[in-house]
Amino acid sequence: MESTTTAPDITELREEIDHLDAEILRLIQRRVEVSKIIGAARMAAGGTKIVHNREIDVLNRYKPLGPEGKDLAMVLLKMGRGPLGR
Ligand SMILES: O=C(O)C(=O)C[C@]1(C(=O)O)C=C[C@@H](O)C=C1
Repeated sequence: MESTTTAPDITELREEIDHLDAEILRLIQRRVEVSKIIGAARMAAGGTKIVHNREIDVLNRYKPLGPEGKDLAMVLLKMGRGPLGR
């Protein structure tokens, strides 16, 4: 029996990646914006810069991506609330 695997269309797949990256970028920018709004409102009300249990929830959410998921979650959190310890 002859195998009839067709080569993937790299140009088409790259276009898909370009669209996905644009969408991911848009979503990250909005996430940062929302996180900053929440943080500013909480701190204006006398609250803390960090909400530990929410950060744990975010870290757990990205666990399906493995160790890099944790790194990604940490980067997202940092982009919203700024670095820890300041
Ligand atoms: O959920 C909040 O209260 C937020 O401030 C948002 C957020 C986040 O980016 O997910 C940021 C900082 C907090 O420590 C926890 C979560």
